[in-house]
Amino acid sequence: MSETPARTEDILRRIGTLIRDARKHRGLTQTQLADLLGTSQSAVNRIERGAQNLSVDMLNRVSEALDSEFVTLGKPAAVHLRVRGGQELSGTIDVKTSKNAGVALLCASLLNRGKTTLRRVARIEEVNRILRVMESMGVKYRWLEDNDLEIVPPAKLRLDNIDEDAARRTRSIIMFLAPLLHDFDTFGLPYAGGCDLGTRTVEPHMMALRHFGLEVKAGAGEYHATVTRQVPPRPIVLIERGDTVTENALMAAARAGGVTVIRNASPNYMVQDLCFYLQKLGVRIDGVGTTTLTVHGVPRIDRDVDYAPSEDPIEAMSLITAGIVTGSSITVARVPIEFLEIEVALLEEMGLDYSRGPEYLAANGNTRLVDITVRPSTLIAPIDKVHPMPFPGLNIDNLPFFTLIAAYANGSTDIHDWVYDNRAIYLTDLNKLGARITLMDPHRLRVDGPTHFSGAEVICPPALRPAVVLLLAMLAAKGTSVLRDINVIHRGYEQLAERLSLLGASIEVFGDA
Ligand SMILES: CC(=O)N[C@H]1[C@@H](OP(=O)(O)OP(=O)(O)OC[C@H]2O[C@@H](n3ccc(=O)[nH]c3=O)[C@H](O)[C@@H]2O)O[C@H](CO)[C@@H](O)[C@@H]1O
Ligand SMILES: C=C(OP(=O)(O)O)C(=O)O
Repeated sequence: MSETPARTEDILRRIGTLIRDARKHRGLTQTQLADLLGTSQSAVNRIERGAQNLSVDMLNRVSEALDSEFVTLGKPAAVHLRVRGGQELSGTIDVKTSKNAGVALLCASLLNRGKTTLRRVARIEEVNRILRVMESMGVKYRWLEDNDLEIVPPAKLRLDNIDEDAARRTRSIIMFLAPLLHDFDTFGLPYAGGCDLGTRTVEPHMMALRHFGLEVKAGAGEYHATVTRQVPPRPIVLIERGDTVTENALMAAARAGGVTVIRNASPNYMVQDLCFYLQKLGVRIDGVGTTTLTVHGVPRIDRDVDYAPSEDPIEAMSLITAGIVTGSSITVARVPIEFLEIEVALLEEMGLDYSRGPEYLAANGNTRLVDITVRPSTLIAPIDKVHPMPFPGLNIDNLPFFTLIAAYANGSTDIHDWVYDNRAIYLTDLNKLGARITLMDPHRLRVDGPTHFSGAEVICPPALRPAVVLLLAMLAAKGTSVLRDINVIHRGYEQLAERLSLLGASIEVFGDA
């Protein structure tokens, strides 16, 4: 069927806006994108305004240049879920190890010439993407029993054949900068990608690593780095207390030939796991779990080490939420409570009936775990707004789960996501299932509960946590729902649908016929 001219114009304008956003997300100017496409800046300008007819060939080239899911034509086969909601869940489910420690540890293994064995690594797409990039750099890896992962780096990493497709699908590639600065005087690295949560700056990384002599220029879809190695002459102060920027600074300091002090460091869970791993590599780090880290660098590291990252507080929150919104009694085992203290305290204030068992240590020997049993509860909206903070605040990645819990609770809740430009917007998809969520502005939501969720068909937004929140709402919904194209969930969760089914959820995984 041919489109009417007005409809075509509208589509071109929408595609143009998507292209402009994706270009800015990659930090490219119109001229740089034009160079990549072999066209002129004025043509890119017209495309972005929707004033240029687009051939399939041009669309394909733009997709490749920007690696944008929005305009990619040949996507991997889509997987969908059919959820029969309203089932009560029961039983016990174990929390798996975290995505965010997993990716940090993979990057950090590049600091070591010896063999790294990581225990019970989450078998998720984000890990696979980093592994694919590492393999293309000459790293050998193999999965052992129980998701243990053995990593053996080559004598010298190779950068001539890097898997750009895998690299551009993850933001964590940015954490290759620090390991590489120790071994190369100049190098190129593809731009970081990942979920579409709006603009996410890489400037704090550049500022932190400049202290170690790394200069990075962005161009043609790649970072171009030059290195004049140095030990920071004075304490370095991070301008943001970000998790991956702290990890990059730690990895740069770990092999600097002297002592580095990092201030305004994130003390969050994945940073702590990275510190414990680096300590096993022989790097002394004082102040783990605080915002000032003192790192005694070791210029060459060649040790066979074994490390077991801790459990994922975000997965723990996801599973607790599943119990709450389905009105079920379930036990979530191996909850890293020290990284979920505020979340649990807030739920308690909202009226959650729950109990926690005695504390025990994670396999890393440091992180405190508990088993939490949630029981059916009548929840009341909190009086004050719910907002995240860098650790030890309410975790930024747990805020989406509070949006769903607020929709389940009685009363009106304000949710303030000051962090991400896009994530709150995706959460309004819950309205398709009957929630009453008002977007006050891109960072603030008003949620009016309680909600009697009802089944609907929804396409996964291009963001991990909002996608999972939709799945959990579908478990609570009366009737049957379909969640389309769930690949984004595989980026951060291992077999989530299958594991929820073991608790009694009715979820069918299906593909396109
Ligand atoms: C692989 C990994 O570990 N990913 C986590 C990490 O990403 P990552 O460390 O990459 O997070 P970013 O650096 O992108 O920070 C997220 C956003 O918060 C802003 N910001 C952050 C800290 C701060 O003190 N001030 C500030 O404004 C940043 O500008 C950015 O817009 O931290 C995020 C925030 O906890 C989490 O959502 C991600 O799951
Ligand atoms: C935003 C997230 O992670 P990443 O930094 O991998 O995009 C997340 O885990 O929700």
